[in-house]
Amino acid sequence: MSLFIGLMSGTSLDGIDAALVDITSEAPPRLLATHGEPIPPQLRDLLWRLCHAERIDFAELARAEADFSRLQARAVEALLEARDIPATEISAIGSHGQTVEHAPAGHYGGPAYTLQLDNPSLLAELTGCCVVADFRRRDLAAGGQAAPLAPAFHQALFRVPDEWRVILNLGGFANLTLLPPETSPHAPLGFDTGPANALLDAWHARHRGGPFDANGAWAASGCVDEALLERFLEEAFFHQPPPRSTGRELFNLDWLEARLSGNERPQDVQATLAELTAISIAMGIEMARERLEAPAVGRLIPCGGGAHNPDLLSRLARRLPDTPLEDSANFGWPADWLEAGAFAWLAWRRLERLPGNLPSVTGAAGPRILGGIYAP
Ligand SMILES: Nc1ncnc2c1ncn2[C@@H]1O[C@H](COP(=O)(O)OP(=O)(O)OP(=O)(O)O)[C@@H](O)[C@H]1O
Ligand SMILES: CC(=O)N[C@H]1[C@@H]2OC[C@@H](O2)[C@@H](O)[C@@H]1O[C@H](C)C(=O)O
Repeated sequence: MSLFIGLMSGTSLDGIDAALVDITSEAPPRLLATHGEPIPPQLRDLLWRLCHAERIDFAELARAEADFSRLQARAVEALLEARDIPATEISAIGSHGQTVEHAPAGHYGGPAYTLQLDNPSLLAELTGCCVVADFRRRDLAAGGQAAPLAPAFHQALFRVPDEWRVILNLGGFANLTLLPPETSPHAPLGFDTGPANALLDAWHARHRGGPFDANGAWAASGCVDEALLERFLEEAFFHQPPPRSTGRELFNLDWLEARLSGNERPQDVQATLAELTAISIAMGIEMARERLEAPAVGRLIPCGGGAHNPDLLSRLARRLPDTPLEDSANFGWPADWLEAGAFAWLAWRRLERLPGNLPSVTGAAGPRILGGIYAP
């Protein structure tokens, strides 16, 4: 057995996901244990502020980074304690860090950058484990988008000899991976399709409070506003060919409000946002299939928090009537743990000196070994 821990906290800022994974070159990665460490409200507010700050106070930045790393260490501790595993048995922790800004095309003509708040030195010190971190910037340096990175892991887990598959992450933003069968000469294609829970959560918080629209019940109570949907879909991002990735820098409440007439009922806006998520995913799948000249998709495997939203899934099923949906748990990977698993796997790739990116996905000049190593 060769044990790795993956740590991911996504754009929803809800918590740190920790996954203990057995990884060798002989078999697909096996999920052994999981732990979710909620981000306390104070830290969440601070991170949220940093994500939207026009000016950064370095002391505040350092505090956020240290608090975040301490919370990561607590997640690791809880995971190891539950399984009674000493830290010395962990080959490495893969730490994604907290994305505070993602601008792969630069802002206002400035240089391209992607910024993950992280203190891998402190995490190594606190846990006594080897830490691998800073996964995205090497891909960016090689001309790539630095995201999404999960498609290479999806390939390791889900690629089969005889079926075209789509793996769909429904996080704050949605990203898909189109996996050709092993017999195909094509490399996988993957990209962000647009907003998923980020706008649903924000609009729900504004009108109803609370972290999210449980089971999409509020969205289901509204009607899709076709004129508004059309205005949403005018956004150039939805029509941009891959490689492409996105985030809150584009899709935020300001973006939404700029498209409202002011006469909409709030629940209809929520329904329309959910429909936008479904339609932009369906458009993305069509775009990917055209590119790879793929036949019908044999199976779509949803993951991420949105996989728990029945309203979103039924909208997706209506937009993709010929594509069967299958629960990722049937493959040993429940929907909430794939992203953390991806960073455990990327840490393993780093130690093995194997590339972690897929140039066919990110658009980088070539395969690159991702991340830096912080010794225990
Ligand atoms: N039962 C549910 N009903 C509706 N939505 C849900 C449910 N459970 C989770 N979610 C949604 O999932 C979100 C969290 O998803 P997830 O943890 O995958 O996001 P993330 O990893 O932060 O995002 P990203 O992948 O973009 O970085 C919540 O904010 C919520 O919108
Ligand atoms: C820059 C960044 O943190 N991007 C995230 C985000 O969340 C979903 C989508 O946007 C994806 O591009 C990515 O995360 C996953 C783990 C990825 O890189 O595959």
